[in-house]
Amino acid sequence: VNLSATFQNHTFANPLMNASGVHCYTTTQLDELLASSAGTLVTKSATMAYRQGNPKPRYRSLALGSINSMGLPNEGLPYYLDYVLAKQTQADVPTLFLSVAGISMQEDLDMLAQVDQSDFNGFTELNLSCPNVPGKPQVAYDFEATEKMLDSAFKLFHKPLGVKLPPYFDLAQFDIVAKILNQYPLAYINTINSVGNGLYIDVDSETVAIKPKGGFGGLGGAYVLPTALANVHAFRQRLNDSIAIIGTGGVQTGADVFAHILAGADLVQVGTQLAKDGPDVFARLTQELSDVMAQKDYHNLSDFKNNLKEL
Ligand SMILES: CC(C)(C)CCc1c(C(=O)O)[nH]c(=O)[nH]c1=O
Repeated sequence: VNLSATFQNHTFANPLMNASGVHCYTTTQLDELLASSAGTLVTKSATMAYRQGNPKPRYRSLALGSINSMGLPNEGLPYYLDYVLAKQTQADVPTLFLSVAGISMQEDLDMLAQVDQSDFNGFTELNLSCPNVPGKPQVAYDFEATEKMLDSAFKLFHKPLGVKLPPYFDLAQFDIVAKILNQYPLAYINTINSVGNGLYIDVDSETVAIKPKGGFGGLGGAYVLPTALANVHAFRQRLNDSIAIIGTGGVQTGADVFAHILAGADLVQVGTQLAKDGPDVFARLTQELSDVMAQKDYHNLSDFKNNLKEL
C-alpha cells in the first residue's frame, strides 16, 4: 500500500498532518510533528505580534471531542516565519504550511505582504474565521467581506495561498461560497474549522467547561465528523479542479481518514485526536489507513479519492 499524497505538484509521504492550533505553538511542538509519522505540518495561526490569548481553561478535551476558545494565542508571525524558513533549507523536510489569522483584514494583508517578500516556498493558509468588524459575523460568514478579503489578498500575494473555512450548513451557502472561491487562483481550501459557539455543560457541577465567552467555544472531534465530511464533499463537487481540498474535522481512526479522502480530500488534518493522543497518533492513523486500503485491495489514494458512491 502506497500512502503518498500529491498536492499541487508537491508530494507528501502520507496525507496526514496536524490541524492549525493543535501541537504547533512552539518550535519544540513543531519539531515533534516533524519527528512523527505526519506527512507535513501547519503552524498555529499567527498574528503580527505575540498574543497571550484568552484566560484558561480555554481548551477542554471531552468524551465526544473538544471545545475551545483559545483567543489566538501565538508567538507572532516572525517566530513561525523564521521556523519554516530555517526548516525548508534542510533535506528530507516536507513542504510546510504557515497559517495567518489577523484580528483585522488589514492585519491579514500586512502579514501576507511580509510572507510574500520572504523566501518561504511552502503553502500559506489564510484563516477566514478571523473576526470582522464588531457586530458582524466572522469574515467567512460575511460573503461580501470574504470577497473583499480575497480581492485584496490576491492583489499583493503571489505565493501558493489556501483559505481555512468554518463549516457551512446550508446548501445555498455552499453554492454562494464556492462561486466566490472559484473566482480566485487558490491553491486549496481547508475545511472545516471548529463548529462555532457550542456550549458544553457539566451537569454535576452545573458549570460550563471553559472560562472565555461564558463557556461558548468551537467544537471538534467526533461531534463534527459528519459536518466535516459534508463540507469536504460539497466543495469538491462545486470547486474548480485546480483548487485542492484539505479535509479537517472529526478524525479519530484510519477509517475516518479514508472517509475524508473518499469525500474528496487531498490531505487530511487531525486536531482534537492529536491533542488527546500526541504526535504518536500519526503512526496509528497511517497504519489504520493502510489496513483499510489493504482490506479493500486499494494500492494508492487515487484508487478511491473522491469516489464516494450515492445510493
Ligand atoms: C477563532 C479565532 C480566534 C478568530 C481564530 C483562531 C481559532 C481558534 C482560537 O485561537 O481560539 N480556535 C479555533 O478552533 N479555530 C480558530 O480558527
